[in-house]
Formats: sequence, structure tokens, C-alpha cells
Amino acid sequence: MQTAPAPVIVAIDGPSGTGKSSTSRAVATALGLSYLDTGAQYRAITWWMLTNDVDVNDPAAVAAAAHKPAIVSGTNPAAPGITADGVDATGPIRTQEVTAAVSAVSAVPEIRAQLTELQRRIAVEAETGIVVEGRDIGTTVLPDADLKVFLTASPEARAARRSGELRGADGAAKPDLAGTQAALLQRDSADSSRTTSPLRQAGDALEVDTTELTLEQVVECVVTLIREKQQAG
Ligand SMILES: Nc1ncnc2c1ncn2[C@@H]1O[C@H](COP(=O)(O)OP(=O)(O)O)[C@@H](O)[C@H]1O
Ligand SMILES: Nc1ccn([C@@H]2O[C@H](COP(=O)(O)OP(=O)(O)O)[C@@H](O)[C@H]2O)c(=O)n1
Repeated sequence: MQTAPAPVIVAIDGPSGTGKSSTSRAVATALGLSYLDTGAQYRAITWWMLTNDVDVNDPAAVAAAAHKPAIVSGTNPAAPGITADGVDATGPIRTQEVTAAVSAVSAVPEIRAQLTELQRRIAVEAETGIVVEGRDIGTTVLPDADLKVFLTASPEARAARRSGELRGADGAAKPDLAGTQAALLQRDSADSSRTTSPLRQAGDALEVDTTELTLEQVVECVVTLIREKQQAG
């Protein structure tokens, strides 16, 4: 009788615009795994704080409210929605207002403790395995992950990718590339310099520079790495 393969845990980290979400979703879909976007969770808690008039620049106020909203993440890579206190936050978490506030909220230790616990619980419950993406998955959340990948790309490539997303559907609103790049680097800097669980490559993570790669090439690379690990283990 054939036994089911052990669940595989994959950690994908890196700065903004390196392709974490797109790669993780495609890899999870290709291998029949669950998917968790931890950035969406930090965004959802930030959105809840903004909506409920918590001063996001006051770490004590953020810490005091950390346990209040119930965050529920979808783990289907085809449609990973998210709710905060039962309200669908999937769309609102992508606004500029949330993007500008999320680094301050995510630097608060009580917020990180709350979400790290939730992320570990979700990972343990994934039957076939899970691809978890974020900033501190390989270093803090899942240090025993079967595979850790750290995605990078040049600031120019990352800003161009983000600007492409921000462009209006009619293509009329021209994105400010320099402004997008500056905001992105500022967020990287805040995420990398915080005291608790900063954005950092784990010592045993494999770095993949996606600057010159297509999304398909990155996905193929990660799928191959996972299959190699599964065959070896
Ligand atoms: N290797 C790649 N080449 C070109 N565009 C990419 C690549 N990887 C991702 N993208 C695009 O860049 C944008 C940002 O990707 P995303 O996966 O959201 O990055 P992250 O989660 O790291 O912020 C998306 O529009 C995505 O389609
Ligand atoms: N594991 C994680 C994931 C995200 N974050 C925070 O959440 C923010 C938003 O993450 P994201 O993955 O949605 O950001 P993008 O790179 O997609 O723009 C980051 O800038 C970090 O401040 C974090 O601190 N730790």
C-alpha cells in the first residue's frame, strides 16, 4: 500500500515586488498545496486599526488593540481572501493608505506575536503542505521549513513591476516610477531595521535573483527545488 507523502512546508521571503505572492500561489497550485500570504495578514490588521481609529503611529495603542480583530485567511491559492472581524478586507488591504501604514504596525512586537502564532497554526493544519510567504517565515515563523527561498530583484525591476500593477485599467494614469521606487525602498528599510523579526535572509535559505527571470522561470525553479527535497527526504 502506498502511503501519502509527508506534508511539505515551504517558506518564501524577500522584499516587496520580488514576486513572492505570484510565485507562491503558482507553486502551491502546481503542487496541490495550501498557500498563506502573511503580508495580507499584517495589512488586514493595519486596515482594521485605521478603520477603528487606532493611531497607527502610537505603538502602545497598536499593542493594546493587537488582540481585538479576528483575522481569518483563506489558504486556497486560487482565491486567497482575508477577513478582519468577519468583514471582507481582501480589496481594502491593497490601498495606498494601508501600504503606507503597514510597516509601523508590523514593527510592534505584540502584533508579530499574535500573527506568528496564527501562521504556525495554519501551517500545521495544512494537510498536503503549504507555501507561506512573507518577510520572516524562514527566520522566525517556520525555522524548520523543508525549503526556504529568499527572492530578490533590483529596485528598478521591482518598482517597474509595482508600477505596472498600479496603472489604471485604461492605461491612462501614468505611474510615477521614481516615487514608487522610493516608497518601496523606504518600506524595505523600515522592515529590515525593526528590532523584532526583521526582513532578513535565513542562513539556510536559497537566494533566487528574479531580476532577469520571467515569473514562469521562477515558478519552475521553486517547483524543481521542492521536488528535489521531496525525493531526497
Ligand atoms: N519574475 C517576474 N518577472 C516579471 N514580473 C513579475 C515577476 N514576478 C512577479 N512579477 C509581477 O510583479 C508584480 C509583483 O509581484 P508580487 O508577486 O506581488 O511580489 P511580492 O509579493 O514580492 O510583493 C506582479 O504584478 C507580478 O505579476
Ligand atoms: N511576514 C511578514 C509579512 C509582511 N510583513 C509586513 O507587511 C507588509 C506588507 O507585506 P506584503 O507582502 O503585502 O507587501 P508587498 O511586498 O506585497 O507589497 C510588509 O511591508 C511588512 O511590513 C511583515 O512584517 N512580516
